Amino acid sequence: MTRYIIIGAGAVGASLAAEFERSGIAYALVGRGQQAAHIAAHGLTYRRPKETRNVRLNIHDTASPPSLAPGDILLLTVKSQDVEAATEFWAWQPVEGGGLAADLPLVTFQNGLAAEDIALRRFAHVYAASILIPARFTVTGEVVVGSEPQLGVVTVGRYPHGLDDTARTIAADLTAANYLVEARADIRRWKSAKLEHNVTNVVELFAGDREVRTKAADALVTEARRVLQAAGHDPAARSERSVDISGWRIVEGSGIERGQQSTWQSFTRGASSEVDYLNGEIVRLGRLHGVETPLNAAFQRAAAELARDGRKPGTRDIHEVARF
Ligand SMILES: NC(=O)C1=CN([C@@H]2O[C@H](COP(=O)(O)OP(=O)(O)OC[C@H]3O[C@@H](n4cnc5c(N)ncnc54)[C@H](OP(=O)(O)O)[C@@H]3O)[C@@H](O)[C@H]2O)C=CC1
Ligand SMILES: CC(C)(CO)C(=O)C(=O)O
Repeated sequence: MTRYIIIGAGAVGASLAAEFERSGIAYALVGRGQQAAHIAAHGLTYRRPKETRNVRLNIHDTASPPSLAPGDILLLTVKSQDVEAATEFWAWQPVEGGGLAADLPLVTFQNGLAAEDIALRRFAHVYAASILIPARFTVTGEVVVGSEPQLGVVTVGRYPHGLDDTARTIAADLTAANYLVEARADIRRWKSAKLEHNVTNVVELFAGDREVRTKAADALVTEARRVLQAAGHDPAARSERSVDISGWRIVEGSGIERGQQSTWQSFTRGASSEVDYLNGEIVRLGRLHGVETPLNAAFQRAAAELARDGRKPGTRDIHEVARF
Protein backbone atom coordinates (compact mmCIF):
# COMPACT_ATOMS: atom_id res chain seq x y z
CA MET A 1 0.00 0.00 0.00
CA THR A 2 1.23 3.48 -0.83
CA ARG A 3 2.17 5.69 2.11
CA TYR A 4 2.11 9.46 1.73
CA ILE A 5 4.71 11.64 3.45
CA ILE A 6 3.04 15.05 3.77
CA ILE A 7 5.64 17.78 4.21
CA GLY A 8 4.19 20.95 5.78
CA ALA A 9 1.48 20.84 8.48
CA GLY A 10 -0.43 24.01 7.53
CA ALA A 11 -3.77 24.68 5.85
CA VAL A 12 -3.33 22.27 2.93
CA GLY A 13 -1.07 19.65 4.57
CA ALA A 14 -2.79 19.21 7.93
CA SER A 15 -6.25 18.96 6.34
CA LEU A 16 -4.92 16.38 3.90
CA ALA A 17 -3.50 14.38 6.82
CA ALA A 18 -6.81 14.61 8.70
CA GLU A 19 -8.69 13.27 5.66
CA PHE A 20 -6.15 10.46 5.09
CA GLU A 21 -6.51 9.54 8.77
CA ARG A 22 -10.31 9.41 8.40
CA SER A 23 -10.11 7.41 5.16
CA GLY A 24 -7.56 4.87 6.39
CA ILE A 25 -4.91 5.94 3.87
CA ALA A 26 -1.36 5.46 5.18
CA TYR A 27 0.48 8.74 5.77
CA ALA A 28 3.01 10.56 7.92
CA LEU A 29 2.72 14.31 8.39
CA VAL A 30 5.93 16.29 8.88
CA GLY A 31 5.70 19.77 10.34
CA ARG A 32 7.86 22.19 12.19
CA GLY A 33 7.87 24.64 15.09
CA GLN A 34 4.92 25.24 17.39
CA GLN A 35 2.42 23.82 14.92
CA ALA A 36 4.11 20.40 14.88
CA ALA A 37 4.63 20.44 18.65
CA HIS A 38 1.02 21.42 19.31
CA ILE A 39 -0.46 18.77 17.00
CA ALA A 40 1.82 16.09 18.49
CA ALA A 41 0.83 17.01 22.04
CA HIS A 42 -2.86 17.93 21.66
CA GLY A 43 -4.00 16.77 18.21
CA LEU A 44 -5.32 19.02 15.43
CA THR A 45 -8.43 21.10 15.96
CA TYR A 46 -10.09 20.48 12.62
CA ARG A 47 -13.00 22.76 11.73
CA ARG A 48 -15.37 21.62 9.00
CA PRO A 49 -18.78 23.16 8.25
CA LYS A 50 -20.80 20.57 10.18
CA GLU A 51 -18.44 19.87 13.09
CA THR A 52 -15.21 20.70 14.84
CA ARG A 53 -13.17 17.66 15.81
CA ASN A 54 -9.94 17.02 17.61
CA VAL A 55 -7.95 14.69 15.36
CA ARG A 56 -4.91 12.75 16.47
CA LEU A 57 -2.44 12.66 13.59
CA ASN A 58 0.71 10.68 12.83
CA ILE A 59 2.91 13.78 12.99
CA HIS A 60 6.70 14.16 13.10
CA ASP A 61 8.89 17.21 13.48
CA THR A 62 11.22 17.80 10.57
CA ALA A 63 14.10 17.52 13.08
CA SER A 64 13.25 13.81 13.53
CA PRO A 65 11.63 12.78 10.25
CA PRO A 66 10.04 9.38 9.64
CA SER A 67 12.24 6.84 7.87
CA LEU A 68 11.30 6.35 4.23
CA ALA A 69 10.35 3.11 2.50
CA PRO A 70 10.17 2.10 -1.16
CA GLY A 71 6.66 2.90 -2.39
CA ASP A 72 6.35 6.10 -0.37
CA ILE A 73 5.09 9.21 -2.20
CA LEU A 74 6.10 12.66 -0.95
CA LEU A 75 3.43 15.39 -0.93
CA LEU A 76 4.97 18.84 -0.62
CA THR A 77 2.57 21.25 1.10
CA VAL A 78 4.91 24.04 2.18
CA LYS A 79 4.69 27.50 0.60
CA SER A 80 6.74 28.14 -2.57
CA GLN A 81 9.44 30.10 -0.73
CA ASP A 82 10.17 26.96 1.34
CA VAL A 83 10.39 24.52 -1.57
CA GLU A 84 14.12 24.95 -2.17
CA ALA A 85 15.06 24.12 1.44
CA ALA A 86 12.49 21.34 1.77
CA THR A 87 13.49 19.57 -1.45
CA GLU A 88 17.18 19.90 -0.61
CA PHE A 89 16.53 18.27 2.76
CA TRP A 90 14.25 15.48 1.55
CA ALA A 91 15.91 14.48 -1.71
CA TRP A 92 19.00 13.07 -0.01
CA GLN A 93 17.25 11.18 2.79
CA PRO A 94 17.93 7.44 2.67
CA VAL A 95 15.22 4.95 1.76
CA GLU A 96 15.08 1.64 3.67
CA GLY A 97 16.70 -1.11 1.61
CA GLY A 98 18.86 1.33 -0.35
CA GLY A 99 18.46 4.39 -2.53
CA LEU A 100 17.50 7.96 -1.87
CA ALA A 101 14.22 9.86 -1.61
CA ALA A 102 15.21 11.65 -4.83
CA ASP A 103 14.01 8.48 -6.61
CA LEU A 104 10.56 8.53 -4.95
CA PRO A 105 7.66 10.42 -6.54
CA LEU A 106 7.18 13.97 -5.22
CA VAL A 107 3.96 15.95 -5.67
CA THR A 108 4.08 19.76 -5.55
CA PHE A 109 0.89 21.45 -4.27
CA GLN A 110 2.18 25.02 -4.47
CA ASN A 111 0.48 27.95 -6.15
CA GLY A 112 2.64 29.65 -8.79
CA LEU A 113 4.89 28.02 -11.37
CA ALA A 114 8.21 27.68 -9.59
CA ALA A 115 7.96 24.64 -7.33
CA GLU A 116 8.14 21.95 -10.00
CA ASP A 117 11.32 23.24 -11.61
CA ILE A 118 12.97 23.59 -8.20
CA ALA A 119 11.97 20.01 -7.39
CA LEU A 120 13.24 18.64 -10.72
CA ARG A 121 16.79 19.64 -9.76
CA ARG A 122 16.81 16.79 -7.30
CA PHE A 123 13.73 14.60 -7.83
CA ALA A 124 13.44 12.43 -10.93
CA HIS A 125 9.68 11.87 -10.70
CA VAL A 126 7.84 15.15 -10.13
CA TYR A 127 4.04 15.36 -10.17
CA ALA A 128 2.32 18.73 -10.00
CA ALA A 129 -0.98 19.34 -8.25
CA SER A 130 -3.17 22.39 -8.44
CA ILE A 131 -5.53 22.63 -5.47
CA LEU A 132 -8.59 24.78 -4.95
CA ILE A 133 -9.50 24.65 -1.27
CA PRO A 134 -10.86 27.22 1.17
CA ALA A 135 -8.44 26.25 3.95
CA ARG A 136 -7.20 28.47 6.75
CA PHE A 137 -4.32 28.20 9.19
CA THR A 138 -4.02 31.29 11.38
CA VAL A 139 -4.19 29.75 14.88
CA THR A 140 -1.59 27.27 16.10
CA GLY A 141 -3.04 23.77 16.20
CA GLU A 142 -6.16 24.65 14.20
CA VAL A 143 -7.08 24.28 10.53
CA VAL A 144 -10.41 25.27 8.99
CA VAL A 145 -11.75 23.92 5.71
CA GLY A 146 -15.06 25.57 4.88
CA SER A 147 -16.27 23.66 1.84
CA GLU A 148 -18.68 20.81 1.29
CA PRO A 149 -19.46 18.15 0.34
CA GLN A 150 -15.85 17.65 -0.77
CA LEU A 151 -12.78 19.35 0.67
CA GLY A 152 -11.35 20.79 -2.50
CA VAL A 153 -10.67 20.36 -6.20
CA VAL A 154 -7.33 18.85 -7.19
CA THR A 155 -5.86 18.55 -10.66
CA VAL A 156 -2.77 16.36 -10.79
CA GLY A 157 -0.40 15.14 -13.48
CA ARG A 158 3.17 14.23 -14.21
CA TYR A 159 5.42 17.27 -14.64
CA PRO A 160 6.12 18.72 -17.15
CA HIS A 161 3.45 16.63 -18.91
CA GLY A 162 1.97 13.18 -19.11
CA LEU A 163 -0.05 10.71 -17.10
CA ASP A 164 1.05 7.42 -15.61
CA ASP A 165 -0.04 4.86 -13.02
CA THR A 166 1.47 6.89 -10.17
CA ALA A 167 -0.58 9.95 -11.12
CA ARG A 168 -3.68 7.77 -11.31
CA THR A 169 -2.96 6.22 -7.90
CA ILE A 170 -2.55 9.67 -6.35
CA ALA A 171 -5.80 10.80 -7.97
CA ALA A 172 -7.64 7.70 -6.72
CA ASP A 173 -6.37 8.11 -3.15
CA LEU A 174 -7.26 11.81 -3.06
CA THR A 175 -10.71 10.93 -4.37
CA ALA A 176 -11.07 8.33 -1.60
CA ALA A 177 -10.06 11.06 0.86
CA ASN A 178 -13.00 13.22 -0.32
CA TYR A 179 -11.39 15.58 -2.83
CA LEU A 180 -12.78 16.20 -6.31
CA VAL A 181 -9.89 15.09 -8.47
CA GLU A 182 -8.89 14.85 -12.07
CA ALA A 183 -5.64 13.48 -13.44
CA ARG A 184 -4.48 15.44 -16.51
CA ALA A 185 -1.62 15.12 -18.95
CA ASP A 186 -1.42 18.93 -19.32
CA ILE A 187 -0.86 19.97 -15.71
CA ARG A 188 1.15 23.12 -16.56
CA ARG A 189 -1.97 24.60 -18.16
CA TRP A 190 -3.86 24.13 -14.88
CA LYS A 191 -1.07 25.65 -12.83
CA SER A 192 -0.93 28.74 -15.04
CA ALA A 193 -4.73 29.07 -14.94
CA LYS A 194 -4.56 29.03 -11.14
CA LEU A 195 -1.84 31.68 -11.14
CA GLU A 196 -4.18 34.00 -13.03
CA HIS A 197 -6.31 33.94 -9.91
CA ASN A 198 -3.53 33.92 -7.31
CA VAL A 199 -2.05 37.23 -8.51
CA THR A 200 -5.11 38.76 -6.81
CA ASN A 201 -4.23 37.31 -3.35
CA VAL A 202 -1.96 40.31 -2.74
CA VAL A 203 -4.88 42.78 -2.88
CA GLU A 204 -6.16 41.34 0.41
CA LEU A 205 -3.09 42.74 2.18
CA PHE A 206 -4.23 46.35 1.65
CA ALA A 207 -7.12 48.44 2.97
CA GLY A 208 -9.61 49.79 0.47
CA ASP A 209 -13.26 49.60 -0.40
CA ARG A 210 -14.60 46.67 -2.32
CA GLU A 211 -14.92 48.54 -5.62
CA VAL A 212 -11.29 49.64 -5.61
CA ARG A 213 -10.08 46.19 -4.62
CA THR A 214 -12.09 44.60 -7.41
CA LYS A 215 -10.62 47.04 -9.93
CA ALA A 216 -7.11 46.28 -8.67
CA ALA A 217 -7.69 42.52 -8.84
CA ASP A 218 -9.09 42.74 -12.38
CA ALA A 219 -6.15 44.84 -13.54
CA LEU A 220 -3.64 42.40 -12.01
CA VAL A 221 -5.32 39.50 -13.80
CA THR A 222 -5.36 41.34 -17.14
CA GLU A 223 -1.65 42.09 -16.83
CA ALA A 224 -0.88 38.50 -15.80
CA ARG A 225 -2.84 37.07 -18.75
CA ARG A 226 -0.88 39.19 -21.21
CA VAL A 227 2.41 38.01 -19.77
CA LEU A 228 1.45 34.35 -19.59
CA GLN A 229 0.39 34.48 -23.21
CA ALA A 230 3.65 36.16 -24.27
CA ALA A 231 5.57 33.50 -22.35
CA GLY A 232 3.81 30.73 -24.30
CA HIS A 233 1.52 29.54 -21.52
CA ASP A 234 -1.93 28.33 -22.45
CA PRO A 235 -3.96 28.49 -19.23
CA ALA A 236 -6.74 25.89 -19.06
CA ALA A 237 -10.33 27.12 -19.23
CA ARG A 238 -12.88 26.13 -16.58
CA SER A 239 -14.99 24.50 -19.30
CA GLU A 240 -12.19 21.97 -19.87
CA ARG A 241 -12.79 20.32 -16.49
CA SER A 242 -13.91 16.74 -16.74
CA VAL A 243 -15.11 16.55 -13.12
CA ASP A 244 -18.36 18.23 -12.22
CA ILE A 245 -17.66 20.74 -9.46
CA SER A 246 -21.02 22.49 -9.64
CA GLY A 247 -22.19 21.03 -6.31
CA TRP A 248 -19.04 22.01 -4.45
CA ARG A 249 -19.45 25.12 -2.33
CA ILE A 250 -18.03 27.24 0.46
CA VAL A 251 -20.37 27.25 3.45
CA GLU A 252 -21.30 30.54 5.05
CA GLY A 253 -20.39 30.67 8.73
CA SER A 254 -17.81 27.91 8.31
CA GLY A 255 -14.96 30.12 9.53
CA ILE A 256 -13.79 30.96 6.02
CA GLU A 257 -14.26 34.64 5.24
CA ARG A 258 -13.95 36.36 1.90
CA GLY A 259 -10.66 38.13 1.42
CA GLN A 260 -8.57 35.86 3.64
CA GLN A 261 -6.77 33.58 1.21
CA SER A 262 -3.40 31.92 1.76
CA THR A 263 -1.26 35.06 1.33
CA TRP A 264 -3.41 37.01 3.80
CA GLN A 265 -3.07 34.09 6.22
CA SER A 266 0.74 34.15 6.06
CA PHE A 267 0.83 37.88 6.81
CA THR A 268 -1.71 37.46 9.60
CA ARG A 269 0.48 34.77 11.18
CA GLY A 270 3.63 36.83 10.71
CA ALA A 271 5.01 34.02 8.48
CA SER A 272 7.05 34.55 5.30
CA SER A 273 5.47 35.76 2.05
CA GLU A 274 4.76 33.81 -1.15
CA VAL A 275 4.17 36.97 -3.21
CA ASP A 276 7.55 36.78 -4.99
CA TYR A 277 6.33 33.47 -6.46
CA LEU A 278 2.87 34.77 -7.44
CA ASN A 279 3.04 38.40 -8.64
CA GLY A 280 6.82 37.93 -8.74
CA GLU A 281 6.41 35.09 -11.25
CA ILE A 282 4.49 37.43 -13.55
CA VAL A 283 7.17 40.10 -13.14
CA ARG A 284 9.90 37.53 -13.90
CA LEU A 285 8.12 36.26 -17.02
CA GLY A 286 7.47 39.85 -18.12
CA ARG A 287 11.19 40.64 -17.87
CA LEU A 288 12.09 37.49 -19.83
CA HIS A 289 9.56 38.16 -22.58
CA GLY A 290 9.69 41.94 -22.88
CA VAL A 291 6.27 42.71 -21.40
CA GLU A 292 5.84 45.55 -18.88
CA THR A 293 4.25 44.49 -15.57
CA PRO A 294 3.95 47.75 -13.61
CA LEU A 295 1.00 46.70 -11.48
CA ASN A 296 2.22 43.26 -10.43
CA ALA A 297 5.62 44.84 -9.70
CA ALA A 298 4.05 47.61 -7.59
CA PHE A 299 2.03 45.13 -5.51
CA GLN A 300 5.03 42.81 -5.17
CA ARG A 301 7.14 45.67 -3.80
CA ALA A 302 4.42 46.95 -1.49
CA ALA A 303 3.86 43.44 -0.09
CA ALA A 304 7.61 43.01 0.41
CA GLU A 305 7.71 46.28 2.38
CA LEU A 306 4.85 45.08 4.57
CA ALA A 307 6.70 41.80 5.19
CA ARG A 308 10.00 43.58 5.81
CA ASP A 309 8.37 45.85 8.37
CA GLY A 310 6.39 43.03 10.02
CA ARG A 311 3.08 44.76 9.30
CA LYS A 312 -0.29 43.03 9.28
CA PRO A 313 -2.83 43.02 6.44
CA GLY A 314 -4.91 46.21 6.20
CA THR A 315 -2.32 48.55 7.71
CA ARG A 316 -1.57 50.25 4.36
CA ASP A 317 -4.07 51.75 1.98
CA ILE A 318 -4.33 50.28 -1.49
CA HIS A 319 -4.05 53.78 -2.97
CA GLU A 320 -0.46 53.94 -1.71
CA VAL A 321 0.27 51.06 -4.13
CA ALA A 322 -1.58 52.31 -7.22
CA ARG A 323 -4.51 54.58 -8.19
CA PHE A 324 -7.59 53.06 -9.81
N1 LIG B 1 -4.40 27.96 2.33
C1 LIG B 1 -5.12 27.74 1.27
O1 LIG B 1 -6.34 27.85 1.34
C2 LIG B 1 -4.50 27.34 -0.04
C3 LIG B 1 -3.13 27.27 -0.23
N2 LIG B 1 -2.63 26.91 -1.46
C4 LIG B 1 -1.21 26.79 -1.71
O2 LIG B 1 -0.74 25.61 -1.08
C5 LIG B 1 0.60 25.79 -0.64
C6 LIG B 1 0.64 25.52 0.86
O3 LIG B 1 -0.09 26.57 1.47
P1 LIG B 1 -0.68 26.55 2.94
O4 LIG B 1 -1.06 25.20 3.36
O5 LIG B 1 -1.68 27.64 2.99
O6 LIG B 1 0.64 26.99 3.76
P2 LIG B 1 0.76 27.17 5.33
O7 LIG B 1 1.66 28.32 5.57
O8 LIG B 1 -0.59 27.13 5.95
O9 LIG B 1 1.49 25.82 5.76
C7 LIG B 1 2.77 25.48 5.36
C8 LIG B 1 3.43 24.85 6.59
O10 LIG B 1 4.66 24.26 6.18
C9 LIG B 1 5.63 24.55 7.18
N3 LIG B 1 6.96 24.35 6.61
C10 LIG B 1 7.71 25.18 5.84
N4 LIG B 1 8.86 24.57 5.50
C11 LIG B 1 8.85 23.35 6.06
C12 LIG B 1 9.75 22.26 6.08
N5 LIG B 1 10.92 22.31 5.43
N6 LIG B 1 9.42 21.14 6.77
C13 LIG B 1 8.24 21.07 7.44
N7 LIG B 1 7.34 22.07 7.48
C14 LIG B 1 7.64 23.19 6.79
C15 LIG B 1 5.31 25.98 7.56
O11 LIG B 1 5.94 26.31 8.77
P3 LIG B 1 6.10 27.87 9.20
O12 LIG B 1 4.76 28.29 9.68
O13 LIG B 1 7.14 27.77 10.27
O14 LIG B 1 6.55 28.62 7.98
C16 LIG B 1 3.79 25.88 7.67
O15 LIG B 1 3.40 25.36 8.92
C17 LIG B 1 0.99 27.22 -1.00
O16 LIG B 1 1.70 27.25 -2.20
C18 LIG B 1 -0.36 27.93 -1.15
O17 LIG B 1 -0.29 29.02 -2.03
C19 LIG B 1 -3.46 26.56 -2.49
C20 LIG B 1 -4.81 26.61 -2.33
C21 LIG B 1 -5.43 27.06 -1.11
C1 LIG C 1 -7.81 28.27 -3.72
C2 LIG C 1 -7.48 29.61 -3.17
C3 LIG C 1 -8.04 30.64 -4.07
C4 LIG C 1 -8.21 29.55 -1.85
O1 LIG C 1 -8.67 30.55 -1.30
C5 LIG C 1 -6.00 29.82 -3.08
O2 LIG C 1 -5.31 29.40 -3.96
C6 LIG C 1 -5.32 30.57 -2.01
O3 LIG C 1 -5.84 30.74 -0.90
O4 LIG C 1 -4.18 30.99 -2.26
